[in-house]
Formats: sequence, structure tokens, C-alpha cells
Amino acid sequence: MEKLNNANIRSIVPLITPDDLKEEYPISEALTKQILTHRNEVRNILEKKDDRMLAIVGPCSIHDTVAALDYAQRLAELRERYKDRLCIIMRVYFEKPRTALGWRGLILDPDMDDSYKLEKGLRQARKLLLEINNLGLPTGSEILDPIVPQYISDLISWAAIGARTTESQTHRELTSGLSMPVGFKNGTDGSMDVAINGIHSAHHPHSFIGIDGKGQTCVLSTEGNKTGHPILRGGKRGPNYYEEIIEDTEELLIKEGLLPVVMIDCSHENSGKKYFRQERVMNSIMDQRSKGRDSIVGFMLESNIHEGKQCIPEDKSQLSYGVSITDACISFETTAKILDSAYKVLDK
Ligand SMILES: O=C[C@H](O)[C@H](O)COP(=O)(O)O
Ligand SMILES: C=C(OP(=O)(O)O)C(=O)O
Repeated sequence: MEKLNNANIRSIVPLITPDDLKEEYPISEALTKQILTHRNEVRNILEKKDDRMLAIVGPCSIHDTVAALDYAQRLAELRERYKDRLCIIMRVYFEKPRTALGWRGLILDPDMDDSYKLEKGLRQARKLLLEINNLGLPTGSEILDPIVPQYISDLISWAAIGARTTESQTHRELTSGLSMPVGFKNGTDGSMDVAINGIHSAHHPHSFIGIDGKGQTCVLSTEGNKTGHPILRGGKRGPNYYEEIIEDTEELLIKEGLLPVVMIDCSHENSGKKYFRQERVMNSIMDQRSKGRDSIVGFMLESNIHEGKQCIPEDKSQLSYGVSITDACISFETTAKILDSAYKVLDK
């Protein structure tokens, strides 16, 4: 007989609970204090109580945790070297929102073969976040699935809502309950109003359905998250890191009763998805900062050990080490050069 319920569901498999995963990979008291400090650093920069710039730097997506830790060790050195002018946070993206179809990220599909071993993905993600934070390096990630934060968000110091979900009620409500500062990307079409509406919505308390640490379905009632800020990532009409656009955005934010602060994503439509153009965007950002436009409080770079991107091969042993399997990235060498130049501008 034709099924009435779950007609299109192939299987339902129970998943480890957030509490059980946290027991396997616990956060120490020292790390808890460190992450609270890192989140406060980010908040202070966003509130302009600290004039350093936020630098969210790292791979478009994590697919190889060994290479990610190798990258983190290199970035941790730069964080320490430039800490008086830059607050460097590693981009540790485990979930990929897709325009249509494509690999969904390490948590959903760690083996990159549509086998969707989620429990393995969650374990790898939590373990890696602990390892990176243990280097003294804070982590930043996109929040995509509304349940996943219960498993890993205690290890994240800054988060983003992506361009494809910035208009989503679910993500705005979810953000209102998140503990770290959260940026909203402008929409894929370039619209800033969806990001501003997202920031306003997330400021407020909400109630929605979620799970607790034991995996029990619950009504979650939130306090509201007051740390929302826009992330300019360009759109269908082109880049939005130019001076006039930043000026207009500042005016819009003030009119909306928000602090005139923005973060600029050097990648995506700000670089026309040409990874090498990120350096050009950074040059403009730093030129604007040097002329006094301190509303630009941060930037994002998609960077990996080696530049470019690769397709996911059938035989995973053929993957090139330290090369992105989603958007193309600049190399670590170029990243170090860009961060050094940014530091010199800010140090004047
Ligand atoms: O940052 C990564 C990608 O831009 C995003 O996940 C969308 O990717 P897609 O357009 O290749 O699906
Ligand atoms: C998907 C991303 O960006 P956006 O939401 O701006 O496309 C990303 O930063 O990985």
C-alpha cells in the first residue's frame, strides 16, 4: 500500500547525543575560560572598545583534519605575532550551504562519498575544534544546521549566518540563542536589508523547537543575541567593498539604530570567486582603514596551505594535501604576506 507517512524517508538512524559527544571530547576549565576571553575580545572589537581588526582566516571548508591542524599551527604563530593589531580567528567551516547540490561538509559527509557518516563527522569536528583551541587559536564557523550547535558551539568564538540563510527565520531565531558574536552575510543577490533584518530579529528573544544535551526535543526560549553585525560578501550586482558602499552601509546602520561596523568578506562575490583577487580586496580595505574608515572592523579570507581548488576524486588517496575541495583559496604564503601588510598599515 502507498505510505501515508515518511513516504520519502529512506531511513531514520539515532545519533549520539550532544552530552555523550561532549563526554567523549570534554572541554577543560582552562579552555572554557580561554573561549570566554576570545568571545569578549571579538565583542569588544565589534563594539569599538578595542581598535584591533578581526581577521577570520582559513579554508573554505575542512575536509582533512590533519591538514587543518597543520594549517592551524601555522596560523597560531601569526596570531601571536600580530596580536596587538589583529585578532586572528581560524575559519573552521564544517557545513557547506550549496547553491544547488554538492558536498555538504565534514560533519554531514566526512568520507566525501555520499555515505553521510554524521556521527564520525561530529566526532572529527569536535576533536579538531578542541585541538585548534588548544593552540590558543580561536575558531569561527558558519552555523547552518540548527541542531549541530548543541554538539560543537561551546568551542566556537565567532559565527556567521551565510548568504543563503540570512533571510531564514530558523537561523535568525537560532542566532538569538547563540552564545558567541554572530555576523550576518548580505544576501546572494547583494541585498543588505536581509542582513539588517536578521540582526534586528536575532537581537530579540524567541522561542523555537530544538533539542537539549540529552537529545530530547524541547522548546528553547532565548534571550536575544546583541552582537549581530553585517558581513559584506558582494552579490549578483558585483562587489560591495568599495568606499561609497561602505559609506552607505554606515548610514543605513545608524538609521537602523545599529552600530556602524562591518566585516568584509574578501572572497565570494567580492572577488568574483577568483581567489587571487582577495588580495586586491584586502588592499582596498586597508587603504580605507588607513584613511580613517574604522567602521571596517574585520575581514575574512579563504585561505589554505596551498592555493586553488581540486575536485573530489573517486579514490580519496589522490586528494592533493592542503588544497580546497570547495571554493578556491589563496595559499598560506600569500595569507602570511597579506596579514603582514595589514599589520603594517594598522601599526602606523
Ligand atoms: O563558500 C562556499 C561556497 O561558495 C558555497 O558553499 C556555495 O557553493 P556552491 O555555489 O558551489 O554550491
Ligand atoms: C558559504 C559561504 O559564504 P556565503 O554565505 O557568503 O556564500 C562561506 O563563507 O563559506
